[in-house]
Amino acid sequence: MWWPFALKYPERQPEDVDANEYDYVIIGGGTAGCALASRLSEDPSVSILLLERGVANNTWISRVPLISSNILNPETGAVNWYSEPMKECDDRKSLIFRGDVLGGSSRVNAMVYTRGSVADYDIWSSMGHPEWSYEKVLPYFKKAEMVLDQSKSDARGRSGPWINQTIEPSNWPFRVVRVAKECAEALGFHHITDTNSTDALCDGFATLDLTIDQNMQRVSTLEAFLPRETALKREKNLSICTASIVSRIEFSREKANSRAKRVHFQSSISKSRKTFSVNVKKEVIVCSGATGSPQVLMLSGIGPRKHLEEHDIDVVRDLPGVGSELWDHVSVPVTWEVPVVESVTYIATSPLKGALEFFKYLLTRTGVLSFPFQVASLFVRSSSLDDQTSEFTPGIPSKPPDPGDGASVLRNHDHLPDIEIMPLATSAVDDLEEHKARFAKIGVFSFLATLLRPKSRGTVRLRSVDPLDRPKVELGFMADAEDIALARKAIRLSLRLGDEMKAQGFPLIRGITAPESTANDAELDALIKSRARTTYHYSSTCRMAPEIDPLAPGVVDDALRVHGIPNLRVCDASIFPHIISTHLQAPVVMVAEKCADMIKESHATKI
Ligand SMILES: Cc1cc2nc3c(=O)[nH]c(=O)nc-3n(C[C@H](O)[C@H](O)[C@H](O)COP(=O)(O)OP(=O)(O)OC[C@H]3O[C@@H](n4cnc5c(N)ncnc54)[C@H](O)[C@@H]3O)c2cc1C
Repeated sequence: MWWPFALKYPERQPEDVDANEYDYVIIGGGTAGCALASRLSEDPSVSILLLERGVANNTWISRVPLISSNILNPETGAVNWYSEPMKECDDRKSLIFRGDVLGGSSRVNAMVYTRGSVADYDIWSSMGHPEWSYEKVLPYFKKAEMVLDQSKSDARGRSGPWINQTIEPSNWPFRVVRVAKECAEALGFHHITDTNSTDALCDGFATLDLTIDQNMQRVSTLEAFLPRETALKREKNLSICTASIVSRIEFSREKANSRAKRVHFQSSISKSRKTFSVNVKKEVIVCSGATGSPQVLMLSGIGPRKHLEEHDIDVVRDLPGVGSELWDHVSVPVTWEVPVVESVTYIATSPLKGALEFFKYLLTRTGVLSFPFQVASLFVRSSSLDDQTSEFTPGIPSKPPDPGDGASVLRNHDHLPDIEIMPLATSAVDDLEEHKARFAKIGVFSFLATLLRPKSRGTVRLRSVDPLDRPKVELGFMADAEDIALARKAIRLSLRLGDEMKAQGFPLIRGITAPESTANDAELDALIKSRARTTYHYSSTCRMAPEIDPLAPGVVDDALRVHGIPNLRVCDASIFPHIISTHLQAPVVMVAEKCADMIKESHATKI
């Protein structure tokens, strides 16, 4: 049905489910939560409650790629709040973004579908998680996805619910990205046609897979795993309760362990602070994302003792790892002014052009609205770049090791990109006021120079005991000097690309954040400190690791169970033991698929 006449999604309200009992209660109906709820509810004999802070809002317009990726528009379900001042970055605050809507961040993200490489998961395995090696996780990637291009490798899935496709360079909406590709090739980079094949090169300019269907509509995990028809069909055993924010999980004490027995929640939209609760028969699974899951755990008495006591929360389990290892891909926008027509500004500033693009999309499913902000990216190992000039000279073969060949951590690290340069026909600065004041009316193009394996870490901590209060996020960016050195290399590479674009005649009119390519280290460091920002790839705040771990204390075991609480699991980006060297939504869904199988297995559920 066409917007605005969308058929109603079967959402329940808190009062509809109050005092009920469920086998499984899932907290957070985001990227992971929707996939998990879908898989668990395949068995009609189990009862599931999915509690989501946001609403469904699944209108036609919410699936138009460019419109749904506009996170500055709150109608999309995107929410934001400021991080704590970034000590190493001029005490600035970066904007934290998340999708608080059914489908979570997969409803508002840039739709890039990348799994990460063989080495990413072999690192997880070599960190003591053999069940999470590439070989072991590959079946779950395949199970979830449906790649539209049948010519892609056997490592790709063809019959899963989550559709993705690549868009050929000739169809990319902005010429500037095609020019960037040609310039990367001129600098010696190969073109990667499938970043998700097992043998994808580590260094190269990639045409990205995007979670877009045949009709050029966004496919979030809501549409993929819990479309309206499925939700209606399973209404008897799956209750999807939206606008419901979980305030805490209640536990009973059993011998040395605690057990989750009840979940308390309240409406996230009503002024009333009335609380509701449901009883848990089997398990609670927290899927509230890397900023939300530690918040839910800490509100429930699981986290660093001292921090919980500061907030007068009774300690159920002292787990110092909760919220303690926030890992994100820090990035620096290298931005130029370009002619308006070369940038997304051209539809934002002209109502006529905007209307024409809208009708073009409506009638032919082509034009700028059919794409998200990103369609391609350059992935690079910094070891392939000259220390002073960032000139590209491939050293170690770019082909990754075969899966499961027992490669050491060192070798795995050698086969991972640690820099990504995202070409974006927009400003990419995260200061909204500056964006409105300086960039809303001019054409802008950016290389978002991103560190894929930064050393610096941050934290997520409670602001208060009110679940509606956004948690305090310390990003910790650039605390480690190695990150600054890596950022310099990434910026210098972006500037080399810029020089090549100018040499090929592309009008990069003037640098906005981009300095001259002759800039010295001190000038680059000033740029890094004044511009470093989040890439929204929050992870690792409830790491899969032993409670006492040489790297940092863990929160969940290899079956994603919270240490000491056998019927409480965490399943989302927060469990990553090590951040993946690419975008995170595909790995998150892999985690949800694997978690569903582990839960089914441990309760011997019929599939
Ligand atoms: C703007 C943006 C662009 C991005 N672009 C890309 C991209 O192009 N490709 C890519 O791979 N990755 C991208 N990412 C990252 C990726 O989308 C996320 O890493 C991934 O979706 C996170 O999934 P999750 O399940 O861990 O959390 P989420 O999808 O964020 O889900 C968490 C859910 O929990 C709910 N919740 C939180 N607290 C509570 C509570 N107390 N009670 C009830 N519900 C609660 C939230 O409302 C939300 O729905 C992007 C992220 C953002 C924000």
